[in-house]
Amino acid sequence: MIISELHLKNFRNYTDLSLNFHPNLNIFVGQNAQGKTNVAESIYFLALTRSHRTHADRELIAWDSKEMTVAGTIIKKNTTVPLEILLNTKGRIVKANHLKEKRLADYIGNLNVIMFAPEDLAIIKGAPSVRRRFIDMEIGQIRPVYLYDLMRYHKTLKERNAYLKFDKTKLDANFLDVLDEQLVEYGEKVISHRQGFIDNLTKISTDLHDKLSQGKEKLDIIYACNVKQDFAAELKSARQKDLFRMQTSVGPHRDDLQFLLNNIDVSNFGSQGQQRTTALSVKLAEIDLIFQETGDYPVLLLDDVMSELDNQRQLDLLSLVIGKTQTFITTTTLDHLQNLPDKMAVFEVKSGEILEKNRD
Ligand SMILES: Nc1ncnc2c1ncn2[C@@H]1O[C@H](COP(=O)(O)OP(=O)(O)OP(=O)(O)O)[C@@H](O)[C@H]1O
Repeated sequence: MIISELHLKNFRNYTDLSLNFHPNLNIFVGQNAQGKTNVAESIYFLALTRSHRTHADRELIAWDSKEMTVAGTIIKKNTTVPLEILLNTKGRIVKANHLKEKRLADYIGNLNVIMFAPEDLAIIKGAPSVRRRFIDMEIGQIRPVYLYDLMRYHKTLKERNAYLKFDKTKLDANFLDVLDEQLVEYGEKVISHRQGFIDNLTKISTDLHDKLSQGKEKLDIIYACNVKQDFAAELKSARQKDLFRMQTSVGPHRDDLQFLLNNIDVSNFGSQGQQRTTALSVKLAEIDLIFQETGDYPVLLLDDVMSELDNQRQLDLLSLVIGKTQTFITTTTLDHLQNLPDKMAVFEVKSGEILEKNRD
């Protein structure tokens, strides 16, 4: 799939911007703080209705405005899909094919994106919540029903946690049983989606990592599921502890991922280079995974990452993606970019204005 057009109104430092993209490669070049990442972020936002770098939606609206719009045209399998998101202080309105979608789960998946950004290292080094967010965003793109199950799980979890804080003398054990049943029902679905996703991701990323490390490193991804075997039984035996601590101690909201290189935990013992290559293998694997699951390649956003890769890694990365996925690169200079294809467009970014420099 490709994104052919993008329109931004009051998105960060863009008052009114319209761009036509090249189907192969688009490079955004400019000095620091001009708005390069903002463009990549707007494409990510159009796909997932969330930013990759902030939870605070308000930050996305231009400082002197109360609302913003991101719109774009997606071309996939010879069909054209217009997408639009309007965001203001009351919330967001999302539209696909000019029709409002009530549920985000029905909207997400229209445009699939994979973003490579400096923040990716946090998937390896950061807190478990970063890895859960990564899993959730990625499965959500491929299987919208996952977002639905996840939302119901979190809603029930919130209710259960609130009930655990109630006056213990008035506690109704039967009511807690009902909440537990629901939590187990949705939780088991979440776990099964995650297990399937991680199994597939592991298969592809292990192969890729083998190539990227010239056969020197074997990458394994372990799903550290918080539920060991039987969610219902584990929840039951944790009940007294949960009542005492007033929060739910068992369930997929405590899941994590572990990355092993030659059986050694990369987060704790890997070098910075190994952590970076692991993140690269995992992200690259997602491209093929999305293709396997949806029959279409996602759009690739490489935000500020090329300068961190040596020539060989740049070559590996570009040779794996160019011609296969529509790619967007942001960079402060074209000088260090090696092995660029002939067919591409270059855009110059300066203080919230974008000028197309050349296109082949
Ligand atoms: N809500 C907003 N309203 C207006 N301007 C904003 C808003 N949010 C960020 N900006 C401006 O956007 C610019 C930053 O843009 P961006 O993060 O895209 O930089 P960049 O070109 O990618 O730079 P770098 O190379 O340093 O990553 C800054 O000038 C910042 O002041």
